[in-house]
Amino acid sequence: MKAMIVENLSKGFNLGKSNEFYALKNISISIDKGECVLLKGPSGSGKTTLLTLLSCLSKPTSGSYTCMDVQVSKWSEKFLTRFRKEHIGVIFQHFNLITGFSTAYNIALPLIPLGLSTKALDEKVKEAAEKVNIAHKLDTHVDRLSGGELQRVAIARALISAPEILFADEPTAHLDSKNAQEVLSIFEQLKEEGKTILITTHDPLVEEHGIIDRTILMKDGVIV
Ligand SMILES: Nc1ncnc2c1ncn2[C@@H]1O[C@H](COP(=O)(O)OP(=O)(O)OP(=O)(O)O)[C@@H](O)[C@H]1O
Repeated sequence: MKAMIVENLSKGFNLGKSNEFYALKNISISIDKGECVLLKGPSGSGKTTLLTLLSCLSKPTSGSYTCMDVQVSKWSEKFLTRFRKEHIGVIFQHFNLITGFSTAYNIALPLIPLGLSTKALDEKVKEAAEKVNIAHKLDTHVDRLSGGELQRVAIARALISAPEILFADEPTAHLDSKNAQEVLSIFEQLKEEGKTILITTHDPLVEEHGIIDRTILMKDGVIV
């Protein structure tokens, strides 16, 4: 069973202008459900652009993208947002947490529009926080957390909607090796639960880790 099928996908910026640039050129890949794939390549090769498209945060200029058996590339932005909330968790390179707010609030964010009861929301936040060993800091403002703790909050926020697919952009980039190992153990557990995981990284620790099933290498917007 495929989680993602990408056919001839291209993404261009500044189309029709003198600085028109294609960050992705006719990419075709498929990723199985439950697979953990590493996306690797030099800076500027298009990894983040591809991850942004696959996580339905942007639309391709051309080509087709089928995610969880739905051809999402045909759909409107509004549908993509709903689809993303139901199926996809994204762990951003710079965490994208909201400073001045607690760990609990940051983890709860994706569910706030659903209008759950406080009790139901608290339970889900606690469950996600426990998975990544951050439940003891739920009342702490994120401004006071360490880099490793911030990364775990970002993972908990991505997990709270119980997504089938997780995208992580350089998840160990700001961590020392102990914290990086801890993050990789979390991914290992998520893989055992059957989640499909796509990670971009330059970190040899991730590349050499047993969870990686396959590496996709990119260069200048194409897969090599
Ligand atoms: N919004 C944009 N407008 C114009 N060009 C862009 C835009 N976003 C990305 N690019 C260009 O697309 C290319 C690929 O960028 P991308 O961020 O996907 O690379 P990357 O492989 O993730 O790099 P890094 O490892 O440094 O994060 C780069 O040349 C970048 O300048």
